[in-house]
Amino acid sequence: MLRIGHNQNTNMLPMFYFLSQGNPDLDWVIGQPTTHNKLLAEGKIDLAPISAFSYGEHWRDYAILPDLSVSTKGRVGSILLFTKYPLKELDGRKVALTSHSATSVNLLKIILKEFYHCMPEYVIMDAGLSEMMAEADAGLLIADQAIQASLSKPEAQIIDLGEEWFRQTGCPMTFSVWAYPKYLIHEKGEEIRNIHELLISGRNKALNHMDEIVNTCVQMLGATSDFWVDYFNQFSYTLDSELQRGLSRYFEYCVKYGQLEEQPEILIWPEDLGLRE
Ligand SMILES: C=C(O[C@@H]1C=C(C(=O)O)C=C[C@H]1O)C(=O)O
Repeated sequence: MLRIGHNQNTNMLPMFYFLSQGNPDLDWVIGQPTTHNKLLAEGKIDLAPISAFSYGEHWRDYAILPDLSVSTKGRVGSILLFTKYPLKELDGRKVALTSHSATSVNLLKIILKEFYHCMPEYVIMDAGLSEMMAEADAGLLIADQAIQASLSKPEAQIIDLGEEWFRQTGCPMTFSVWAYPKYLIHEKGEEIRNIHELLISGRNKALNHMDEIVNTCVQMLGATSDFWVDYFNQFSYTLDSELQRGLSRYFEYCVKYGQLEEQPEILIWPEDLGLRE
């Protein structure tokens, strides 16, 4: 049986909602993205929607499931920098970073360096918005923590990193990919194929039943149905060639600024014939 990372944030619901309901037998390991990044790297889980950045760190050992991701072309609504100052004035100031993210913290560093020539002092905090803003001049939150913070009508200015990335580069941004260790292709290829099919059919069903997911989100975090409809409209849960190009662009900047040692190749299986030996 495969041990699979389960991320319970609302942005992931279209991939998990029907899968977790219909398959109580799957071995779920609940956690935030950085927990799954670590567990996958340590071999303690077999498959998870990890941070795209973490794939970039381990690309020589990992493969990616086709046609699945968490991506946007522009605004995300849940990758948010709350800041007391305009971005160009953050140089030398203190910026708090959520401990739950790898993709977005590196995206923020890229955006501030490349487009605003800023080098703030970064501190990682396992905290909510008020604690971050008491300690720092800006704070980066992701997922439900970011949504809750934005709904609380904070005084800080809110910068959506997906929107900012798209404005600066014209590229979409892929925040998460489904990754697994490459050796599993040989050891558990059939199980990988099966879970991939389940994920695709679960996602497709969810995209046809978004009213159910929207109602779940209203119950989980409040806000209106319209808010959630608008939120989910931003996302693409596929991994087409345009999204892969956007991801490569992000990796190029990661290499440029030393966040990654080398440019990762995006290895996709079962689709990528090049991988078959
Ligand atoms: C869109 C989001 O993307 C998430 C951001 C991640 C990261 O920054 O490492 C990891 C998984 C994604 O689901 C979100 O959290 O709102």
